[in-house]
Amino acid sequence: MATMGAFRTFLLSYPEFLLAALCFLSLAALRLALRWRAAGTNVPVSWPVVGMLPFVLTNLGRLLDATTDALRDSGCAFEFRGPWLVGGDYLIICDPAAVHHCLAANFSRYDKGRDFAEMFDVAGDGLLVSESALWARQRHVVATVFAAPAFRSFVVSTIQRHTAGLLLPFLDHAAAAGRAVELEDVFMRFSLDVSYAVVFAADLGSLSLEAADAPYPPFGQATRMAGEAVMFRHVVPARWWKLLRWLNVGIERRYAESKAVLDEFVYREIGKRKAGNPPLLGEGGDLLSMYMAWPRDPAMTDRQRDGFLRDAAVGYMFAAKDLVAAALTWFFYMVCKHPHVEAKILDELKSLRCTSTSTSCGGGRGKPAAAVFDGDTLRSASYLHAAVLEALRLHPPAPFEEKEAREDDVLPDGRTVTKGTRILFCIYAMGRIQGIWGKDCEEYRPERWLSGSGRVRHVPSYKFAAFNSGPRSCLGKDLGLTNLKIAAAAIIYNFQVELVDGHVVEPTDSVVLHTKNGLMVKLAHLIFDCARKFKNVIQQVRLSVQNCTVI
Ligand code: HEM
Repeated sequence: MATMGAFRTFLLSYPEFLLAALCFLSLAALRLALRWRAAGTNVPVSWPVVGMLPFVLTNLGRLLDATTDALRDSGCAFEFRGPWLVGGDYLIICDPAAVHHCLAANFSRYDKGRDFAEMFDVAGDGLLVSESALWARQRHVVATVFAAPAFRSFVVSTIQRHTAGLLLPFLDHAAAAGRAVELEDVFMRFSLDVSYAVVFAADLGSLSLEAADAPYPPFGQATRMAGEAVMFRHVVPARWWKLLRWLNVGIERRYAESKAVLDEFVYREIGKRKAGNPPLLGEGGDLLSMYMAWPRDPAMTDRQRDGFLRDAAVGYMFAAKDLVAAALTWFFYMVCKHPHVEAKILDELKSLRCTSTSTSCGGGRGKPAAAVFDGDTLRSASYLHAAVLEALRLHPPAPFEEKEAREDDVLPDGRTVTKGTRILFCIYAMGRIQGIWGKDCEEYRPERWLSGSGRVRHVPSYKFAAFNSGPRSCLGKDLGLTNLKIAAAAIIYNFQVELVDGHVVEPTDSVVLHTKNGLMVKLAHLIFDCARKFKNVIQQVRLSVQNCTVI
């Protein structure tokens, strides 16, 4: 306090010092700006005091694309400087060699960073936030549960049941009413319902016709709110959100309330199971039952054991729910923009065996039932698989991966990394760099994933990192892809999906690649055979119009 007072008196007594300092800073800023403009580069300038904050502010709403431009101009790596004293310095990278080096080859030298577990504290001590030995133990448990045939078949049958019983009827209703649908919201509800059923063996029904116009159920609202708060903690300085948390106001208060809702709910479910109430669905294949059947660590108290079950349940919801919904949203955006891809997927699906659902889709009596494909059948749908991977390449649902160096290191490009350096791997940019994917990297072209014999090519995860790379890569990749394909195939086979005219679809600045304004589409029923043939004709006409050159 005394120092501040003396400093103020000094400045007031010698205003010329203040003036000189301001002149110096302005000239330095001007010099940097001129240098930047002359270089014609998108790499942000680090200004005195505010660092690269102006880059962030001037690119709000398009931060991913601005970062991609900067990475292109900087040769796949640049140092981002936050404002002085606030922190927020990062090394931002999109180089596959660095991804391989940090996430796989030298995995033990990098962790999620000092603040990660605290920012994501809704996940408790679970797999998503744990490190070192605790992480390795949990990874082993989760990998074993995910590989169990009972769990896998419960997950796949749950996806199929929800596709047939909720997703298709909901879209059917919207198509019959001729109203536009916001598909991202539909996928968020669908994904919430599927994840909830997988974890608790019970139906939430947030996509049921009755519930669709109603607000999310409290559990869904709580997971959504918690997701938003975790994102908020990622984008504002740590001191700011910690202050709000301490004051228990604003988004931090809502976050605390959401955590209480989730806790109450999950502990009630655990209590019911412990009291011997059987799960409603499945035969012990749900996540909670699988974990409860896991041999108990004798050193664990009852309370610790319940905490472990709680973290596993909540962790699953966060790992699976939003990423699957975001992936479906961007897949349909790509398919709507590329009707020839949709036509090829349809052709492929026509050659496969589908199952009719009891739900009439197409407007009632006399109309055929809706068709769904099961996970096994879709294994042979290589083009659909390629189209899904291609959408994930351009629109990875988790656009960034964050790490912190635990010790000094040297990256493959010779850059030195000191202990404590925070690194952001921009997975979104990786799909858009010519040096990685070729000149047509920004085109949506599923064919790039197919070999001459029509099989899906293997691409190493350090080049295609949508599911992360190395020992910490996604444990639900297979189930996630199956989920995407079952839902996508059912929609494409039963409906014509078209973007609403003039609706702009852009990504948000967020830790999950959601859209800014949703994905507004119009749906029309397809009745297999005649309507489908008619649809193909329309697509052919659309294609020829697109390819037509005006002379
Ligand atoms: C399109 C869908 C999905 C995408 C793009 C995706 C992507 C990812 C990514 C990028 C990570 C790394 C997160 C990090 O450490 O920072 C991850 C981890 C994980 N994912 Fe997925 N995921 C998807 C679906 C799923 C599903 C459906 C499940 C569950 C069945 C799942 C389970 C997990 C688990 C358990 C981890 C933690 C692995 C660990 O920390 O060791 N994911 N996923």
